[in-house]
Amino acid sequence: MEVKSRAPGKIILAGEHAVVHGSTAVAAAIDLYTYVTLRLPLRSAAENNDRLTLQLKDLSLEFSWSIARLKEVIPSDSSTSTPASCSGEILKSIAVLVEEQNIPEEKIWLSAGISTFLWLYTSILGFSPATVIITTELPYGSGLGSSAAFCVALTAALIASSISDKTRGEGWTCLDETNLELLNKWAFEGEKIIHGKPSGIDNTVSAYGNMIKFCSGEITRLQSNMPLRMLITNTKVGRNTKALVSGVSERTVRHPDAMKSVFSAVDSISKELASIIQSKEEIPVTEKEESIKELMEVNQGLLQSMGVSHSSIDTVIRTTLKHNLTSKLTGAGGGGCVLTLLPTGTVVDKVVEELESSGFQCFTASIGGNGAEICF
Ligand SMILES: Nc1ncnc2c1ncn2[C@@H]1O[C@H](COP(=O)(O)OP(=O)(O)O)[C@@H](O)[C@H]1O
Ligand SMILES: C[C@@](O)(CCOP(=O)(O)O)CC(=O)O
Ligand SMILES: [Mg+2]
Repeated sequence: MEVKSRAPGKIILAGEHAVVHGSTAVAAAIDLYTYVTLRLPLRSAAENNDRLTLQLKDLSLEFSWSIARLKEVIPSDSSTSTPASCSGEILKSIAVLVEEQNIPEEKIWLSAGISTFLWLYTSILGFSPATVIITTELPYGSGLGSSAAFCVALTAALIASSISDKTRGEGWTCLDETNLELLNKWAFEGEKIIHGKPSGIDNTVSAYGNMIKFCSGEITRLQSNMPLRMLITNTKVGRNTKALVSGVSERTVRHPDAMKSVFSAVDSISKELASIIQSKEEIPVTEKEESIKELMEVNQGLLQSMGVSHSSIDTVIRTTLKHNLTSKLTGAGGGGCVLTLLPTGTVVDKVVEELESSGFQCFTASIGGNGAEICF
């Protein structure tokens, strides 16, 4: 039996980091996906191939565990129909299984992803032998939500494998609301392993798609009433969301009052941004774009004050400003990707040329597309 799934990456238009501390944020799905193929052998064949294999196709890596070894290390009662957090104890046991795979040193950042894979797989499907093939169009660890797309796409395939009504040949289809909610909860548990303390915005926008306003787990789907074009620039500076998120938390412990004001300002920015995007009033687009530009500028200043910007991000901001364009980091920062608002009529050639001559990589992505989908 074979099931395929895909889940999109995202951009955060406003509110990253502050959203972890209860502020509002606005995010949109982009048309870059992580794809999962799940192959479950027939029961008779399963007896001869008693292994769980994970292939990361675009990295040319394969990891494989015998089912007996998984049973030896992971408690059998960890499989459950309700999403649950991976305890520190189980995570330690899973880490042993990951270590045994001898991940190449330069790819050691994959460990958290592979631990997450083992937790989600064994929790949802138990100890069934299978081959799981994953490919992604998203850059890893760059602020475009590769971790969430990975958790969402993987969970979508695992849940889809137990759907009894498998209509084949229909192409990509959405999951029903109940399964979508279940999927989002599991993906959040996966994100916890990778991020430490995620807000849940990344897995939610990857699962549901479109554009959302998100605050303390509450989701509002946004209907954009204006064209919104963003240039995405990847600084290619590697960073790790978990470390950046915990850095902001540490700063908050040291300066609770000051940081409370920062988070409150971000909350206002995200709410105002959401209302501009949705506004049905007869305001000229140029005026809306000017407001968004200013809000992005203020948001970037606040991200700077949280300590999550980077000199490479500053370079992108300075370069785009020369072309009268405004930018802010997106995702966890510390390098990674930067968003530049492209007001109606902007020609990007010159700015892209200048950014790419500094070694950055630029692309535009379609904003607000579908969320998780499955295919039989
Ligand atoms: N396709 C994938 N396969 C395995 N692990 C993945 C995959 N995509 C993401 N990950 C995990 O997520 C981590 C990156 O997540 P993170 O630091 O949150 O950055 P982002 O979500 O912005 O890409 C990687 O280091 C890896 O552990
Ligand atoms: C920094 C944060 O707001 C977004 C992280 O996004 P990413 O993993 O950098 O794509 C963290 C979160 O909301 O969980
Ligand atoms: Mg992430």
